[in-house]
Amino acid sequence: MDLIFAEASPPGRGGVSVIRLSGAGARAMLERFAGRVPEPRKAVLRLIRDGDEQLDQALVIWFEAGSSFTGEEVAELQLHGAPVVVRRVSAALQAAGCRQAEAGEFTRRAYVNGRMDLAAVEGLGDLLEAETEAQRKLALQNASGGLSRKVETWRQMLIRAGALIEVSVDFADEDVPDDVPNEVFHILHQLRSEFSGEIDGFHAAERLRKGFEVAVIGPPNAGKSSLINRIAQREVALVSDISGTTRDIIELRIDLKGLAVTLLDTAGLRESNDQIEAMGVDRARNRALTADLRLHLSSTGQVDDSLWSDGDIAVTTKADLAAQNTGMAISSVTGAGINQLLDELYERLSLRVSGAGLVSRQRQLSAIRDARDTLQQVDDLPPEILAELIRQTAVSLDRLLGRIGAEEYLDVIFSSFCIGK
Ligand SMILES: Nc1nc2c(ncn2[C@@H]2O[C@H](COP(=O)(O)OP(=O)(O)OP(=O)(O)O)[C@@H](O)[C@H]2O)c(=O)[nH]1
Ligand SMILES: [K+]
Ligand SMILES: [Mg+2]
Repeated sequence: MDLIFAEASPPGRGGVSVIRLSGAGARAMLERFAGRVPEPRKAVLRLIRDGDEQLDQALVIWFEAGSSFTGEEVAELQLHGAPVVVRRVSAALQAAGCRQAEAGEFTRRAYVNGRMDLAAVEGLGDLLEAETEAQRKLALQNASGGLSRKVETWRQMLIRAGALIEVSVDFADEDVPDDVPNEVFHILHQLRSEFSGEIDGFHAAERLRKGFEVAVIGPPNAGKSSLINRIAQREVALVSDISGTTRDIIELRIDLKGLAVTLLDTAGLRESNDQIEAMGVDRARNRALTADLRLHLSSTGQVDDSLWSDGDIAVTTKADLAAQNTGMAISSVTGAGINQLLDELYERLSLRVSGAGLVSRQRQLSAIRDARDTLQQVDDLPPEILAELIRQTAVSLDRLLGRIGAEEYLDVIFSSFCIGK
């Protein structure tokens, strides 16, 4: 593959800017600009020159083909972190025949060269986008091969089951039914239950990865927007004493003790002759129904039963105006009760991620579901059929890791990466 380069650090001013090169010819390019090629994986300080002109002084690292991120020859230049330096060095590399990499192209090469499977690539993509602790942990597990190792264990179990069947078949006498060893059924049952476990943990893992949606709902003037602003500590939404101030849904993304949560400010729920307000109320209802949890706000403690679900929280607002308060009461003016509300919300959401597995994408889920369905009914089946089911299960696992059937996902996955990764 041709020689590509890109700035691997974020564009802009900083301590260091990293330019990475990958592909056949990276070694020659390094020699040309930095002189003698250092020992692999040893950072050395070199002058970067373009002919007679000195471009920068940089730490240079050399990785041999087969032991780099992409699997190809890779060179890294840690330049002084000024955009003008990066521009100058990039121009020199381009003039020397290197091509500017596309988004995700380094990772794509790592995948194509078998350095990473698709599950690890997806984990890496999630890691680069992670905003909270819970997202970082899940993503890092997958980026560092957590799901891949699990699948490898499953594959070994399938191989063993297949081998046990093979030795049990008596090819000499085709009329006598062969006994399939019990261990085969034992392995297949265990696999099925492990697949089911991952499927059961999908919803939680997906929530960890994408975050939760929590709708703040209630009648007009309940104080919904005021709560959102108080949590955001800035004026995210308009607040006024006019009923029907909020129309569109306003999203506020927060890090709730490590959980990614999007709070939705919504239009006050009421019948309205104002066409625009009515559209807002429709949106509010629809989003409230699809949200993971609802905070039902009102100054009287009333809730809208048609939107109530288990796990929702009823919140009495404007506690500063009431003589006494019961239940979950908050004031967006004084801040009273808001930390308790967020603690309660965290408790409820964290319960829902407790069983999270490693499978956190629809693509992965569909593959593992197929694997589980293939092994749904294995008891009393003859060896030839069992052998075929084992083969099909292995195919589903290959799909899970992107060893086959990945083509349609590749462009989507890699285009979401940044340039330089
Ligand atoms: N005293 C007091 N007033 C509050 C409190 N929260 C909100 N308000 C007032 O109540 C009025 C309505 O507040 P909003 O936050 O706009 O209410 P909302 O539920 O978003 O209203 P809509 O968007 O119209 O549905 C405003 O005048 C706020 O200043 C509170 O905790 N205490
Ligand atoms: K209002
Ligand atoms: Mg509002």
